[in-house]
Amino acid sequence: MELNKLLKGVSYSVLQGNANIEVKKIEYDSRKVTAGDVFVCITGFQRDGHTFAAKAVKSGAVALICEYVPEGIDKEVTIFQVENSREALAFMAVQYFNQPSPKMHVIGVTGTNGKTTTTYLMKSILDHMEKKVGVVGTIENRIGDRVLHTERTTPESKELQELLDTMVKEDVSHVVMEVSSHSLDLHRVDGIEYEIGIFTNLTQDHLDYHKTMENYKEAKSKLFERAQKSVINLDDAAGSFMRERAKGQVLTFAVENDADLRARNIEISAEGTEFSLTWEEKEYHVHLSTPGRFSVYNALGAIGACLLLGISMTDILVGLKENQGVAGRFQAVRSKKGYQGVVDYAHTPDGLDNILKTAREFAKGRIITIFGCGGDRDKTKRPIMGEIAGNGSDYCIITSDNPRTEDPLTILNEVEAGMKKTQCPYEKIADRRAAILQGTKMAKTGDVIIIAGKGHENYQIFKDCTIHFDDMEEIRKAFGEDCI
Ligand SMILES: CC(=O)N[C@H]1[C@@H](OP(=O)(O)OP(=O)(O)OC[C@H]2O[C@@H](n3ccc(=O)[nH]c3=O)[C@H](O)[C@@H]2O)O[C@H](CO)[C@@H](O)[C@@H]1O[C@H](C)C(=O)N[C@@H](C)C(=O)N[C@H](CCC(=O)O)C(=O)O
Ligand SMILES: Nc1ncnc2c1ncn2[C@@H]1O[C@H](COP(=O)(O)OP(=O)(O)OP(=O)(O)O)[C@@H](O)[C@H]1O
Ligand SMILES: N[C@H](CCC[C@H](N)C(=O)O)C(=O)O
Ligand SMILES: [Mg+2]
Repeated sequence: MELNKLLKGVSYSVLQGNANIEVKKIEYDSRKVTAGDVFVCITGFQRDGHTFAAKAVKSGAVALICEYVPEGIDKEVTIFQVENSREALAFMAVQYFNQPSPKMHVIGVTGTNGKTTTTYLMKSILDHMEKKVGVVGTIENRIGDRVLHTERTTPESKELQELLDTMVKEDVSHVVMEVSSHSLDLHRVDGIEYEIGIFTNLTQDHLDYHKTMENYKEAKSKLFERAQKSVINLDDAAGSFMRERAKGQVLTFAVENDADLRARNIEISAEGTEFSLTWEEKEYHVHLSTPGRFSVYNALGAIGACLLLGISMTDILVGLKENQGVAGRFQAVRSKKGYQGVVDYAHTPDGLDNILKTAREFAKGRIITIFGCGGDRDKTKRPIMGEIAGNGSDYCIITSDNPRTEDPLTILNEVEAGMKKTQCPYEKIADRRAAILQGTKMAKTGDVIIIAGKGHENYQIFKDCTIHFDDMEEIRKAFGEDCI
């Protein structure tokens, strides 16, 4: 493809070489460059891509996209200067992969918690409508029934556009996609035409990256500035802000406040959640297989988006009923001894608070919480989560999540600082397997053992290795022959 065609819509200046040059493919990692490629130099957080430009040229790059001129580049190599390379990369990828997003109905979901769950609720509804669905998110990417591994909630723009292009080629009609705040801030989703954007909520997370809640909110709001239509949670403190930013039609949902979709008569049990809803003067009854007040919000977001897609409320409710829950989101395992384990991905203060309150609504005995916090992530949430766990539990075991490059014991101590502010008895066991065994050993009839933070993850990341580790497997093993 011709380089200047790839750069359609991007402001640039040609510093040297031929602007009409043909390029084979786009790369932003010098290690992947082969003959005839254009190399995009990204100023990263760890490294500066411009310092790899000469290496990329050696590997065959014929053109460079840069924010400044890298040193030691041959006169024959074409160099384009742009203001922001990540932004340029996104728009180049849109062109290279033939502008896939407008060829499908793309629904983006953003918010601190509930993105994955909302996308799977939507998938269930769209499956019921016999649509071919594409999913982009934390657990996996999906093209219909085909599951593709993913490392990130929202991939880098080039991989994302390539994935959307494959979806078009494989006749996907609807894409439900998690849009992380990182991806909005780092231009990964630039150039994607969202038919609908859904806002779930905004609570503390990722302050290591965004630094302030204000920045975090700004990043999230970009989705609604771009989406043709928006579905917004008005019970969240940031809901009105997102509504103001929304450019097109807005459909609101709430439990506490007046909204287009308002849930009433909520009933929560260990088996699920029921509520009623009025739409176009008719009363509907909604059944969800996941317990919790937060599940009502996720369902309302999914219902709102499906209504905007033109699906009838009756079909939506049948589709929702078919959803059997989402891997690692409030997944229950029962023991013949009368207690149960719940594996949940709560890894934020609000997420943890919600599941503990939900468990309290149906627990007949104690709540024993086993959890930790990830390394190399927002450190300020550690004591907050410690305090929340202590206030919402009868016993806690502070353990390791993914320590990454950090010392596991240091993380445990930071969580403990918050726990100490509460009356809750607790212990610290760094080994997550031993912590789950200990929680099981002390459980009695009626108790609920909450294992939070890792949900669907089947690995644990340490400084020098990543091991296989799956909370569901571990709790089943710990229950042994008594596992139902
Ligand atoms: C904070 C963040 O998002 N960082 C992303 C960022 O990394 P970076 O800026 O540090 O990259 P870098 O290592 O400095 O490299 C700069 C450039 O040099 C290039 N390079 C590097 C080495 C080399 O030999 N040659 C070369 O060309 C790199 O390819 C890159 O283009 O750009 C990289 C390339 O796209 C991403 O892989 C990386 O994601 C990291 C791995 C990450 O962990 N991100 C997480 C925090 C994230 O994005 N999470 C969100 C939200 C999760 C949620 O709440 O659900 C997500 O969407 O997953
Ligand atoms: N609407 C909600 N409000 C608050 N907490 C929620 C909500 N939905 C889910 N949770 C909690 O957050 C956890 C993560 O849910 P989910 O995976 O759907 O969120 P996410 O936004 O995709 O997270 P991530 O940022 O990691 O991708 C759940 O396991 C549950 O504990
Ligand atoms: N998307 C979130 C997931 C956190 C999950 C938790 N298990 C951890 O590793 O901290 C993040 O990358 O911050
Ligand atoms: Mg997710």
